[in-house]
Amino acid sequence: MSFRNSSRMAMKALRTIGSRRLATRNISVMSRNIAASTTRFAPRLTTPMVQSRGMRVMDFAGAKENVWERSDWPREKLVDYFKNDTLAIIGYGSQGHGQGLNARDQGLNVVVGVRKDGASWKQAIEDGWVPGKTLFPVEEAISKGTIIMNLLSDAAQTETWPKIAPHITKGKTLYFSHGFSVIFKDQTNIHPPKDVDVILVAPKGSGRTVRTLFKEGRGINSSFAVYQDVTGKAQEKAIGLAVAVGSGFIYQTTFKKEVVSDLVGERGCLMGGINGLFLAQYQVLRERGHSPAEAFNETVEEATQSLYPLIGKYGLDYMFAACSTTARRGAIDWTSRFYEANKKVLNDLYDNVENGNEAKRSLEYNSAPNYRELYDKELEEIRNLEIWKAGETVRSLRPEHNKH
Ligand SMILES: NC(=O)C1=CN([C@@H]2O[C@H](COP(=O)(O)OP(=O)(O)OC[C@H]3O[C@@H](n4cnc5c(N)ncnc54)[C@H](OP(=O)(O)O)[C@@H]3O)[C@@H](O)[C@H]2O)C=CC1
Ligand SMILES: CC(=O)[C@](C)(O)C(=O)O
Ligand SMILES: [Mg+2]
Ligand SMILES: [Mg+2]
Repeated sequence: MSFRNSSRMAMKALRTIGSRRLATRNISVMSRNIAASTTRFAPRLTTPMVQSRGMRVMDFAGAKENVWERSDWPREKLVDYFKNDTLAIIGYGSQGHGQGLNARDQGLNVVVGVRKDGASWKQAIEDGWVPGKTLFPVEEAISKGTIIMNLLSDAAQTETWPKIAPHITKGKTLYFSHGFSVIFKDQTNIHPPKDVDVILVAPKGSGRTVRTLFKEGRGINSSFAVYQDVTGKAQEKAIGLAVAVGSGFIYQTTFKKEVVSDLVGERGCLMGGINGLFLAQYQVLRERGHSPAEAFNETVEEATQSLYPLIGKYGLDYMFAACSTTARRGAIDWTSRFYEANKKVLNDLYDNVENGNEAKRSLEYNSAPNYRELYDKELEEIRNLEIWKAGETVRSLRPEHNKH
């Protein structure tokens, strides 16, 4: 396939997005970079268009969006702003752990509420939360808190709501890290009281990363949204809380947009899609006679250890430019085939998220009393797949494993 043909195919695919201007620019960037050397890709700083205290208006590829940053909330300001508040972190999974420890480390009053003697209760004690002082059963923690941060699993939020709701009294703030419970209220039955602020701060990453980035002195990107503003302070509070729990840059959204994009993202590129693509490629290589080590290296190891971090640092064009002309030629040519195949699946996925089917499935599955064991079984099956067994051996050869 000639470059001209492949460019035409990619252009056609991109045009279906509905932006001819964007497509033209993307393709011309692609072709320019084929000739470019990697030295051209020094990090570039985009200067904010408007610099006001607390908020910047940034130009994201032609769209203006507001961004808030943690440097506007130094620790003294945070502590002062929340001096009369107690943050009640309800649930201590991945997010409860990351957000709770970060807020505690920044000097805020934080208590944790989880069911007594469960896995989370034990984990919280290990992390230094003290029963009777900073660790309580759910309802007790809520009664002590002024800002109720509902970080139970989405299914558990539904299940526990009848018991939790009466404690969310006038003057308190109801906080989520997902738009799920409120947007799918026909299924969750979660109707927040009318006299409290209802806000969302959703870190765009795992709770584990929320913690590690904070400890590195950086911060995770988060979204915030206001669903109900009774005090007139809901937005300011949400941004302050986003910083308190470890966010670096904070983007504005709505509950609906957050939950839909989040459910699509995790089922698509972030988790489900990449799992499917890895498996499919590994399987084809194996069926065509390649060894497990070769198939794994060419599918996962090179992706995570070499090429994807380059995308993370400077963008896809940088990664392409850092690879051979042979690789670039083929990658650009094959993009449109993958694009077309995946776009269909992603549209189907979006429909199923938007119409509530995915929420229904998640609520049903995760309400089972043995949800943890069911997942353990599925994760065990994944761990035992040949691809990931081969991966274990590949990773065991890394130098850090040989240090004594
Ligand atoms: N995981 C992540 O990184 C991200 C999560 N989010 C959102 O943050 C929220 C929390 O998610 P996450 O941290 O993953 O937590 P999980 O989904 O892993 O939920 C774990 C918590 O829910 C509790 N729980 C489960 N079932 C029940 C029940 N029936 N009654 C009482 N407690 C129960 C568990 O307690 P026990 O140990 O006692 O079972 C545990 O404390 C969700 O809204 C999620 O969508 C947002 C961004 C990223
Ligand atoms: C980590 C995150 O943001 C996810 C993938 O959306 C989630 O865990 O729900
Ligand atoms: Mg997410
Ligand atoms: Mg999610």
